[in-house]
Parts: sequence; C-alpha cells; structure tokens
Amino acid sequence: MSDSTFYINTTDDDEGDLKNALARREMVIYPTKKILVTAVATRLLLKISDLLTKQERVDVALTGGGTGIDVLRAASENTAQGIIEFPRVHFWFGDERFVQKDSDDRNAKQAREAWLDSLVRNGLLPEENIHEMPADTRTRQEADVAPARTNDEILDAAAQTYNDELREALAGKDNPVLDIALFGVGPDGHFASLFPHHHAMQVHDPDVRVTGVSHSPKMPPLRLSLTLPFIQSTRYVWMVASGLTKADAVHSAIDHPGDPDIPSSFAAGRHQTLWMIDREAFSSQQHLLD
Ligand SMILES: O=C1O[C@H](COP(=O)(O)O)[C@@H](O)[C@H](O)[C@H]1O
Repeated sequence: MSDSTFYINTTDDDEGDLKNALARREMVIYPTKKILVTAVATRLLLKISDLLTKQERVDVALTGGGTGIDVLRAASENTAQGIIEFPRVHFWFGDERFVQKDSDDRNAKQAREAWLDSLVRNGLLPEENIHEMPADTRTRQEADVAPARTNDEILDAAAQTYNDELREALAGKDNPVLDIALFGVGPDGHFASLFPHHHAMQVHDPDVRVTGVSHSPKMPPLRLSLTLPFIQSTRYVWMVASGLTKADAVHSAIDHPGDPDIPSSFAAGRHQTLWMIDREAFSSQQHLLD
C-alpha cells in the first residue's frame, strides 16, 4: 500500500434506523498515527465550525485513551481553532474513570491538560462549557474497602447526575442529542466504557443516557459511560484507533456489526458513523486494499 489515505464505503448522510446506520459505516485509513490524529482534530474543528453556521450551539462528547487524547493535543495546535466561536460549543465526555477528581486517570483531567484548559486560559471557552462526569468524592482507600453494593449505589447516583445534566442542557435544542461523539477503541473491542458482555451493554432505554460500570475488566474498576441508545442517538459518531494492538478489534467491529463480543461493533450515529484509523490498525483488513 502506498502512503496515501484510503476511503472505504460512503454514506449518504440520511437519517436512518440503527440497522441502516450500521450498514452505512465509513472508514478512512491514514498512513501514520501522527497524520491520523491531525486529520481527526482538523475534521473535528471544521465540523464544529460547519454546524455552528446552522445551529445555536454544538455539543461534543470527547474520549479518553491514548489516541483520543492525542487528537485533543493536535486540536490545541491546529490553526482551525481560530474559526470557532467556542462560547457556543459544549464539551461532554463519552466515559470516565470513576476516581478522585485530581487523579491522573481521569479522562477529563487528561483532556483539560491536552486542550480544554488552554482554551479556557486564553479566554476562548467558558469554563462552564466543560461538562465533566462526576468524580468519586471518597478517598481511594475508602473506595477500595467499600462493599460492592455501596459502590453501585454511588455510581448509580453519579450516572443519574450526569444524565440529568445532559437532559437539561440539551432540552433547548431542536434535536436534544449530542452532535458529535468521538470514541477510542480498546484491544478487546470496547468503546466508551462499554465492555464485552458487561451489564452496562444491557441498557436499552433511550432515556437512560449514562450508566455506572462496576467491575470493569480494564482498570480502574469503577467507571461511568454513555449508554448505547444515547450514543446511537448522536448525529456524528466518530471512532478513532491506531496501532497493531487494535487491528483485530477494528476488523471484528467492522466485519460483525452488532456483535456483543465487540461493543464497538454497535457504534453508530444518526447522520454518520465514521471510523478513522491508521494503517497499523487496518492491518487485519489489508486484503481489502490489495
Ligand atoms: O479506558 C479507556 O479506554 C478506551 C481506549 O483507550 P486506548 O488508550 O486503548 O486508546 C478509551 O476510548 C476510553 O475513553 C477510556 O476510558
């Protein structure tokens, strides 16, 4: 394969049901991780700017994870930031590690350090436009010795808090959903904090936007996540993956839409479902381009 960018599938940008959304998935393959994260950051900024010409505010869910945070770092260096009226942009999170607010594990802390804090410092983004998921207000020691039932109750309350914040904030929009949601993919195929066969995958009620995730197979064990129905109500769902360790997961997600073994195979947006990956993450599907 040459060092070019490849597009697989196309979408007609029509609204459709979940089956159609899964059938209309697009994929863009970039030659390197560096080009990938720059391209995703640029696309994100341009899409926000485009949407702001048509609507009053834009709501974006950010992701944690190595590649996801690199995208935000790339956004912080991108001159296209200059075309965006950030006071009309609200940043949310697709999932969060339920740890103390100052923990380096928190996706929100990493996202702030990579990009959001610099927007606030430079007077571009109002602090109140950053909607962090709740943090664990207990000490780590207290959380470690708490009974599972207590943890579940605390997680449920935290999920309800973020659910209500989303519901109230989005209520004034013509379409009370997120506009763009960015997600990373784990080697096990998880996205957000939705892990294979985990109870958090069983939420089907579209009014339940957020769920607690206990006993996460990836550390830390307590998490919060947007639910599948809420993610699938989002207009633009963008998946980002890089590196050889993600190749099998990406392959399975694309080959087997709607497979509970691979949560990211359920990723779908109402207008667009776009996978953006680098060549290493594509290596299991190389035959499609040969
Ligand atoms: O724990 C998480 O993992 C996924 C994937 O992260 P990566 O480092 O393997 O790219 C991430 O998307 C999610 O936000 C995060 O909480």
